[in-house]
Amino acid sequence: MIPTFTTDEFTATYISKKSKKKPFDDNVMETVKEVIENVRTRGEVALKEYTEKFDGGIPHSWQVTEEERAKAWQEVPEEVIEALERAAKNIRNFHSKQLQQSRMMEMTDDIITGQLFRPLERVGIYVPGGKACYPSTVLMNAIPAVLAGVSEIVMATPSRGGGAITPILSVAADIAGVHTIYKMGGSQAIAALAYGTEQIESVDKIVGPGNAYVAAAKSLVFGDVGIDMIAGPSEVAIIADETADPVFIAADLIAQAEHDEKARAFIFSTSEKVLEATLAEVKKQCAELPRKGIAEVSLINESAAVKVGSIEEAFRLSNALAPEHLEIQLENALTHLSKVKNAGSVFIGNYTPEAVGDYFAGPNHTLPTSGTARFSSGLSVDDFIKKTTYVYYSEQALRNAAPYIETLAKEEELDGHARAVKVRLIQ
Ligand SMILES: NC(=O)c1ccc[n+]([C@@H]2O[C@H](COP(=O)([O-])OP(=O)(O)OC[C@H]3O[C@@H](n4cnc5c(N)ncnc54)[C@H](O)[C@@H]3O)[C@@H](O)[C@H]2O)c1
Ligand SMILES: N[C@H](CO)Cc1c[nH]c[nH+]1
Ligand SMILES: [Zn+2]
Repeated sequence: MIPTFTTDEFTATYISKKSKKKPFDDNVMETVKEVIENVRTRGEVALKEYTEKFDGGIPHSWQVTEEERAKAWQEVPEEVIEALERAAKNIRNFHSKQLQQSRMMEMTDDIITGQLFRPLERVGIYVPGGKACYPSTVLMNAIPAVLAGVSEIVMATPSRGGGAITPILSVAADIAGVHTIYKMGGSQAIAALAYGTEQIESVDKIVGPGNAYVAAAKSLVFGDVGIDMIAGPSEVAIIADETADPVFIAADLIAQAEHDEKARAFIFSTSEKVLEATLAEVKKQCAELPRKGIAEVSLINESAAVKVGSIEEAFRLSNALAPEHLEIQLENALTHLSKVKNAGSVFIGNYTPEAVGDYFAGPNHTLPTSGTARFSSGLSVDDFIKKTTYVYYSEQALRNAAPYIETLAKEEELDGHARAVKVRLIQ
């Protein structure tokens, strides 16, 4: 089911610049441009029109009420609440270590420089709700924002036909610390969060994954608000040697493939035997899955099995690919961690499936996709913090610095800059 590729074929198909796909096509962009412009200029009326058109009904009120949020707790089984709370504890613990204090870089009698760390004021979290329901995404996106000290965290998720949202999303929002939940989805929700409507106050930054419409909308509102990233389809790459278990590898490839028809699952192995057994195992395990339709499309069209000559070659391919998730299923797996240059998150050893990170271990599951791990990182507390620098110079410090500043200002032909120093030092 998964096609086999030589390393050259893999490079040409998935790594070369020419092979890069946009996360959305031109038709999606056209639709989304119109949605954004209409919601921006016509507010509430346009938000309602598009919600009716794309989600099949308008909710009675955008905001999930306190009563609805309380009722959701009665509807979610206790073991689900316990799993959410345990996951939240690990996510909180991991992200709390990312917090930094405002700091001074230099402090003498004459000069002080430093950085103020300040939380964003209003953040919007998008939680997908089209094909599936992701309470784990609520935790992953909201918990770092809460830890950063964001004053107002709102969440948007579509409700089918204008009805109630899935109760587990509401419970996850309570556990994570989300203040307000709006029943709205797709590009119209992103526009409403970015520009506000009569009933929805705009936010400073929008984070969270979504389908192509959501990704396109985030790319268009960027600049007017901050965004975390433009997420493409999910990916996993697995590096395996002869000590890896094909049953585990197959399960992990399928786990990623079941997200989306466009999800990508790659296996790079030094062992022909492991590769063959993995491919056979994928076929077998896929047949048992409820979401096998989605997984099969992704495994056939978007995935690859590659025989590599050495572990070094596997890491060269993986670093060039910069996968969202990388699994290292090698003997003494931990010792290979230093070979990783580009990857969103790494899962080490045969007993660390990506699913551990998706739900539970603590690191964030909102990660850079489509090779963007070459230059960006997964969601963290930093995404919700602004860093403002500050400077204090005494008169004497300015006197000492003046010749250098004036020289540089002259080179840039900015006499006003030079004068701003000079006028202070006339006497
Ligand atoms: N990277 C991650 O951390 C992560 C986590 C969870 C989900 N995901 C991804 O998020 C995506 C979720 O997608 P989804 O569709 O299930 O939910 P979604 O909420 O992102 O999208 C559903 C919305 O899309 C809009 N829409 C649908 N068809 C449209 C059309 N023809 N024109 C305009 N708007 C339209 C509707 O308003 C609908 O509410 C998946 O690709 C999934 O893999 C990623
Ligand atoms: N694997 C997804 C990110 O690529 C995250 C997720 C949510 N639920 C399950 N998995
Ligand atoms: Zn997943």
